[in-house]
Amino acid sequence: AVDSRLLDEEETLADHSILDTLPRYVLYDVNKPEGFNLRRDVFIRMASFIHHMNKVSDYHWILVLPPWHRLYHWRSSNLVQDCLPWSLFFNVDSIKKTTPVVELHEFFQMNGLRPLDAQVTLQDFNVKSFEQYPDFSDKWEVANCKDQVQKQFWNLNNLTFTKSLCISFQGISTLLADIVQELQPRTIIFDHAELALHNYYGGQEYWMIRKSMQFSKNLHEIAKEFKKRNLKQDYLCAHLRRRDFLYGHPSDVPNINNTARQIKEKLILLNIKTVYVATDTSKTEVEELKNVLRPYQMFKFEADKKTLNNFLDGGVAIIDQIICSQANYFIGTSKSTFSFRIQEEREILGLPIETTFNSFCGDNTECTQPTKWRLVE
Ligand SMILES: C[C@@H]1O[C@H](OP(=O)(O)OP(=O)(O)OC[C@H]2O[C@@H](n3cnc4c(=O)[nH]c(N)nc43)[C@H](O)[C@@H]2O)[C@@H](O)[C@H](O)[C@@H]1O
Repeated sequence: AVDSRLLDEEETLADHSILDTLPRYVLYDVNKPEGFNLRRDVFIRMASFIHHMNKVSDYHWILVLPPWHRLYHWRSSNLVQDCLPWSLFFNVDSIKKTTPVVELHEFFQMNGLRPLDAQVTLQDFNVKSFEQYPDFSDKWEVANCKDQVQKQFWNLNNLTFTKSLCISFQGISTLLADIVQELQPRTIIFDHAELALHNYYGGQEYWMIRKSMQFSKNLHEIAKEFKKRNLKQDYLCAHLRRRDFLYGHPSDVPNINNTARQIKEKLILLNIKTVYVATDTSKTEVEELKNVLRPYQMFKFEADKKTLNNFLDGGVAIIDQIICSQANYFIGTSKSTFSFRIQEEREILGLPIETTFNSFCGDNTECTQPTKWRLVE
């Protein structure tokens, strides 16, 4: 009630005693090429920062969920995948139980079209020479902008800023509190938030926030229906990350025959007859894999037109993740954050670790298995 009264009566905004009772907002964005699952990790770091702000500051701080916008890996060119709210993919009520967050449209309702008080573009420190001993201490300083500063977030021309600066930054996300302390903004946006690191990766707070990031009920329902129809028995899930990984991480991606060989080896060992495949690869390779896996049965989720139109490429990827997180056994792709998030989900479900932390071995390379990031209560 106080919020809307203030928004209606512009002149009362000058009354600082009332302003001080209003919440303050942090917005953020991430380096453009980063994919969906690294962005989920950046959310945890920013949420942790908001928790910290609410401990150390006199104000109530709220994190604005950055809309999902034209991600590089969303390849369906016939779909408009701009400025999507988190509620399309996540159960935002569950997130709100742990962290004070609002969607961007809710922020606009509260803030109106006032310019944000500050835009801060984070950037790396310049490393002066390769011989210099690397300095890993937490630090930040206002600096000249190294790269072009983002003028228009999420293609919105109604998001403007009173002040804009670049800050060289090295450290954990709670260090952002020092910048806020210095600038004293009521609303602030951090660009390149991925440069702020975890406070304590894999710690208690990490898992508390991670657990709150439940997928939306609609997507769970679709995954459940698919399983009911097709996966009536035990199944192994294989996540095959291919496309850009074929040249980005060639030594981690086995060819199709080798992939099938590794899957079959496990199926025999576990006495399982069914494989579910989650992958970003072409239809041709999926068919090829299906053929070489015979006589084992292979399933893959294919979205019908309605599901794709409603939940888009991001929703289909999540359905794959849900089905894999519930499999009897999981093999992921080394270094893929898509696979990491599935492993976390399986930890949250309490599945045995030996069924979770497995990844494919590349062709002709030494192969190590993934680190076991165990859930901490
Ligand atoms: C090295 C880094 O790797 C990062 O990828 P990585 O961690 O696998 O994981 P993500 O960051 O999520 O990006 C991969 C994207 O590709 C699609 N994708 C990958 N695997 C599947 C799958 O099994 N099913 C479906 N439906 N979609 C899949 C999906 O849109 C997913 O978000 C890249 O995002 C970064 O740009 C960078 O290249």
